[in-house]
Amino acid sequence: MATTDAMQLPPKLKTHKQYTLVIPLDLQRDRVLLGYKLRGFGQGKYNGFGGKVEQGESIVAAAIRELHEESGLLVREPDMIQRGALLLETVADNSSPILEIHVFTVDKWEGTENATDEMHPTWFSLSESLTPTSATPAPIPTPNVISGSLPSSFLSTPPGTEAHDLPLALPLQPIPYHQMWEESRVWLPRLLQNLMPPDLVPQEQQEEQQQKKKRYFIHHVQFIGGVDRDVSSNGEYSVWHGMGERRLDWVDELPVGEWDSRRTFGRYP
Ligand SMILES: Nc1[nH]c(=O)nc2c1ncn2[C@H]1C[C@H](O)[C@@H](COP(=O)(O)OP(=O)(O)OP(=O)(O)O)O1
Repeated sequence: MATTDAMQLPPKLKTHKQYTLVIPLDLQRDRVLLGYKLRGFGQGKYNGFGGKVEQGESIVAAAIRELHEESGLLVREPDMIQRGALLLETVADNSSPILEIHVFTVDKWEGTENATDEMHPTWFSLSESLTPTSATPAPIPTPNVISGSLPSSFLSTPPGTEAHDLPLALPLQPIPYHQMWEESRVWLPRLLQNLMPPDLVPQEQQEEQQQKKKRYFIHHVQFIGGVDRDVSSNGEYSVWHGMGERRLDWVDELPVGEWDSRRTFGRYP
């Protein structure tokens, strides 16, 4: 389907499928935890921790459950901070639901990060990740090398030791945006910039940061081809590959629930 045709599709009602995505932040040590997905949806990518909201479950309860299942970290409900939502829509057909992904950050938890057979947690530098630059690719963990000779950022915490008690052997890498879902390169650096003291935000982004005093972001993206492929040239990523119309807004209230089956494309605040 040509791009221009996709843009001219009339508004349509679609069902929504709810997911969660949690990003643990260790502000004191300037680091952010992502997981490398070893199996299932998103296999081979780094991402926050999350999954489907089950029937009868609240969004925040699902976020806590998925974070615990995939990383071992346990967070109390009052410590969950919702930051925004992604609305991901394929225009390849009229029947696929819009993925409504609720994004949280946490900075307090119990337990230490553990690899599971689904996700391999890895710390990245927070302040080095405020813009999506082409970094050295992050190592790719596989289930059979998890306990092998991996870089120190992959080593699991010795039993009885809290992760924050350990010295950091190597400087942490920036987030490997090119090894994440494509649209993460847009919303995630902006979210992180919003959380940082202004003097750490790159000069060119400071004005934008000043304008974003709203509480939540909504990132609505249409995927035209549905293909997520990395395109890089001269160190620049083509962030829009596979994406169609997209919009990132900062809002004071997330219209949770109201979206479900009733929102038409392009009409949310
Ligand atoms: N384009 C995208 N951008 C993004 O940032 N996160 C995405 C994404 N598409 C999916 N995700 C996230 C949402 C959610 O956290 C995860 C997908 O969840 P899963 O399918 O793994 O759910 P479950 O863990 O419930 O599934 P099962 O493994 O079948 O139990 O990937």
